[in-house]
Amino acid sequence: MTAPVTPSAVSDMQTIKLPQDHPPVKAGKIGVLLVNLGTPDDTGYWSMRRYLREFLSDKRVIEWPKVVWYPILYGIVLMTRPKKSGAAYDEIWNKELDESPLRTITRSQSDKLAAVFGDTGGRVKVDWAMRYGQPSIRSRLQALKDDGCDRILIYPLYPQYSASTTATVNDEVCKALLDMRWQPAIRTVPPYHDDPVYVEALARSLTEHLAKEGIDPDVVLTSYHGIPQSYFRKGDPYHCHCHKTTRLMREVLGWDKEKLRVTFQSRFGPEEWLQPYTDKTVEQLAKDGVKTVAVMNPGFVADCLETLEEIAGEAGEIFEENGGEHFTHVPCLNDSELGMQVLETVVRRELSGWL
Ligand SMILES: C=CC1=C(C)c2cc3[nH]c(cc4nc(cc5[nH]c(cc1n2)c(C)c5CCC(=O)O)C(CCC(=O)O)=C4C)c(C)c3C=C
Ligand SMILES: [Fe+2]
Ligand SMILES: [Fe+2]
Repeated sequence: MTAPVTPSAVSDMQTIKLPQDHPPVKAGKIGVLLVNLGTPDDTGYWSMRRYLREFLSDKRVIEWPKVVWYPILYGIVLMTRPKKSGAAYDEIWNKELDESPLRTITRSQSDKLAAVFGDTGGRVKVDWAMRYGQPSIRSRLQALKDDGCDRILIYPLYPQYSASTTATVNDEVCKALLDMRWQPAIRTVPPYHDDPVYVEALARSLTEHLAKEGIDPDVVLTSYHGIPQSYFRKGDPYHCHCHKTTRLMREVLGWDKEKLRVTFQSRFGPEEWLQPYTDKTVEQLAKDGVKTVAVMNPGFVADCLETLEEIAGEAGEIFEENGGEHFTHVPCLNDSELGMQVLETVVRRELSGWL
């Protein structure tokens, strides 16, 4: 009787003696690919333009018909936005490593997660990619496959699902698979906006931050990246996912709807986006006499342009210019202990049956 083939027996395939004319065979490992939104290579005009062109040509991001959108994209947006965005990135750029914070943090999350799986004897490989810019999903997927990963878990780093974020990552993975002879088995991480480990990490990071700053804010805004209202009306569940995260946070904190509110930031283009808008809310709160406000960004797994420049920078200025006194931005979970606990819990659950 032959022994059953176990995954570890399969990973020994590399050491099995193959006939001389047999191509090399590498298999038996499990890959985990963390994917965040994207990053320009530097803040100069051409890098910014390349990045924005790739990003804003994605039909999951801008759903307008190409005949309408492309003349605007090439005739206006790519003429003006690279300079403006480059200046904004300059404010937050990681000068030491010469890269964006999103890139620095995502790489660190990947390195720390790899260390957690260090006891698998190299069976679990963790890597990271960007949906737009470098390193690309295609290149890291191929690298994992070349390393012997025949099962790969794709982790779009978005707790709340949106077609404009989660789905476009999955699309890109599927496009890369089209060109592979020996495709790995693929799993994708589902939205985890209501996962207790995530909600509790958010609540703890908020209370720890407030204690450290020594403030008890009148109002805390959970500010999520917006999407156009038309996407929501077509059935994108993002709005409900955001509201559920904040509702669950309120339950953990024992706070009411007045104290912990939902707002949406980062509008782009002429359409109506999900409301209430973060900047308008911050302005109104200050005008209404609210003196202390905290803003956190539960939808962002890592700090980036949208949290550091738009919220910590601009929203804080708006609050203070309109009479507010204390504004604080709560950092994203990033590669903190709490943040890593969330990533590890989600990955271990989604690897069940494989590991
Ligand atoms: C119609 C346009 C956009 C949609 C829809 C959209 C959805 C969306 N985006 C994120 C997360 C991030 N977006 C970031 C930057 C960014 N987003 C848009 C437009 C849309 N986003 C633009 C034009 C930009 C670039 C801003 C600029 O360069 O001026 C980032 C930051 C990346 C970084 O490196 O810092 C993130 C993260 C989510 C979660 C989301 C929908 C749910
Ligand atoms: Fe965005
Ligand atoms: Fe909803």
